[in-house]
Amino acid sequence: MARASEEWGFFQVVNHGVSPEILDRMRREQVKAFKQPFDRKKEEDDKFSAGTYRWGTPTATCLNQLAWSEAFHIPMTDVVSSSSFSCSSAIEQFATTVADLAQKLAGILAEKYLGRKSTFFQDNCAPSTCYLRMNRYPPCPMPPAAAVFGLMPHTDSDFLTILYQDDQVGGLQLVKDGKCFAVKPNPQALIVNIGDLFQAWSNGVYKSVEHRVVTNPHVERFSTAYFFCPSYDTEIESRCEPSIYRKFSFKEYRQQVQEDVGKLGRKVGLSRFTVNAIYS
Ligand SMILES: O=C(O)CCC(=O)C(=O)O
Ligand SMILES: [Fe+2]
Repeated sequence: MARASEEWGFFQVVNHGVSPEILDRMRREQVKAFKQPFDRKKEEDDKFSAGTYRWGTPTATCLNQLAWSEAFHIPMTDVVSSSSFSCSSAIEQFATTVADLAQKLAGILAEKYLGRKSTFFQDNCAPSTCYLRMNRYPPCPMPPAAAVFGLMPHTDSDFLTILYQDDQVGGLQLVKDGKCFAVKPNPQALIVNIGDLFQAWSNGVYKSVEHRVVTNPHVERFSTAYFFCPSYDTEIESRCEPSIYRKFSFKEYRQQVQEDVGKLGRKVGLSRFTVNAIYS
């Protein structure tokens, strides 16, 4: 796992402890949630923090900046404290089980990196500080020449992501050394990828690798991502000398990403936080 996180920033886990029943129930609930009329989906925003239901890319100024997908982006605090559809027991049960798995995986990777056990993730990442994102990628009628993505190339702004992708329809690709690699569906496996925060915390040892989703002209695709995140005031630092990144809080990181997306139309990410940052 540690080697894959260093070389690829991605790996798959089987025998992960999330039962097929939990995965099936969650996915059925997800399909149902997206089948609702558009207005009902928009209403979810009133129940949760604003921005829960998203479609396309609000900041896009041309077609090839538009993500051909819709999503419910749910802060787990809402799941813990609310009783609306998105917090149905199926989704809650999925989130709870995956939270345990994320904590376990982060602990193993931390221990491998530090050479000793660490309570950092138990101390700073609670289920309530994590996020769940349900994605739906409708069939896309655009010709390949239009270069429309289901999800634009990006890295995740968390410690790690656990992804339950569609067990039939592929589309996820990771980008390594300028080449694209398709992550084939495996119904038994969950996909894990390293996010920006783990890259900073491990001083660049574990890699937050760019990934994207390509469209499919004929069939829709679903995926569910669990983002393992710390509380806002958690300080991220590698405690390594020399350190590639300066110390920053998760709040600072989120705000910088939002500011860049607003001003530049894209996330700059970790390169903003290097000790000798080239961006001002
Ligand atoms: O749908 C997928 O396979 C990937 C989703 C993803 O990368 C994300 O939600 O950040
Ligand atoms: Fe992602």
